[in-house]
Amino acid sequence: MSEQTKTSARIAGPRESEGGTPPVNDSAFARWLADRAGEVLLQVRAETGHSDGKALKTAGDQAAHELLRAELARWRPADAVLSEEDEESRVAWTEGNHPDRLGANRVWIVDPLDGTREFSEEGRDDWAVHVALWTADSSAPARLTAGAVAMPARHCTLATDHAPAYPPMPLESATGGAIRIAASRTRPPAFVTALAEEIGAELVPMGSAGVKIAAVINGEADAYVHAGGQYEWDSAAPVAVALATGLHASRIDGTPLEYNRADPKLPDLVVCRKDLAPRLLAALQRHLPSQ
Ligand SMILES: Nc1ncnc2c1ncn2[C@@H]1O[C@H](COP(=O)(O)O)[C@@H](OP(=O)(O)O)[C@H]1O
Ligand SMILES: [Mg+2]
Repeated sequence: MSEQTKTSARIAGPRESEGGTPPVNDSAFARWLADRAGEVLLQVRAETGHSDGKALKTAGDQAAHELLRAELARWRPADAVLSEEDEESRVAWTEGNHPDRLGANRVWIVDPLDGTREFSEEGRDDWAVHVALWTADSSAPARLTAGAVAMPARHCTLATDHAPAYPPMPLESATGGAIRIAASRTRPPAFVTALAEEIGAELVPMGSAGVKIAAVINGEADAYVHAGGQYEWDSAAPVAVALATGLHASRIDGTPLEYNRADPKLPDLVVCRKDLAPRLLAALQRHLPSQ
């Protein structure tokens, strides 16, 4: 197992949590935080069991959310947070509604449990914790500056503190076989089957946006294509790692992915190796859902 794929147990063990001091560096902090929430989720899964899937989803969402909220308030008190589980931060900007994050320079965009459905299904390991940092300052355009995707059931965390190496071409596509496109198990975009047929690709269904982007980063898939609905927290952390790795990440029409927007909806994206991007974007252009 390579250095970047180990969990950060070496940085902070589960029992260090109460009094341990997390790393000062934001990327290392993101990894530390995602791993802490991952430990909590493994514990919830073990203690709650799978007999009531809905109860397990709720318990997991809540426990991971509580941990992220408390640790961000403790260690990054001046920063704003956009979280799937924090209704106040999620609301879109409206006349009477101005979430703190919209005036902030540093915003943590977190998904306490991505792939909630898979978390509740016994034996599945395709679920993740996402922790990303978005920053805006006068020296550079607003962007994702740190990110961590913990995949606790795989004992694997990818983060920007040790950005993974640029992925190799999967053996299948490197030897002239089909391109592998990771897509949602339960809500794949309507056009993705036709797109795959057109470019001779094979669809690889799996849960969690973070896990699918990790599959591209690890060279297990050539691309991840999604459309039809998603939010900033579903992609911010894995996109931060993918970009740090040198991969292509954009909306399916090729425009940049933008975060900490007034409306946190970010309904589509494509992540792939740079060599594949022109071909995939050209094919996507022919399949774009009508606006
Ligand atoms: N059409 C859609 N509308 C809203 N969210 C969607 C969506 N399709 C996928 N997502 C969200 O994107 C994440 C990955 O989905 P999938 O596993 O199907 O690929 C999940 O996040 P959560 O598990 O955090 O809710 C899921 O809810
Ligand atoms: Mg999610």
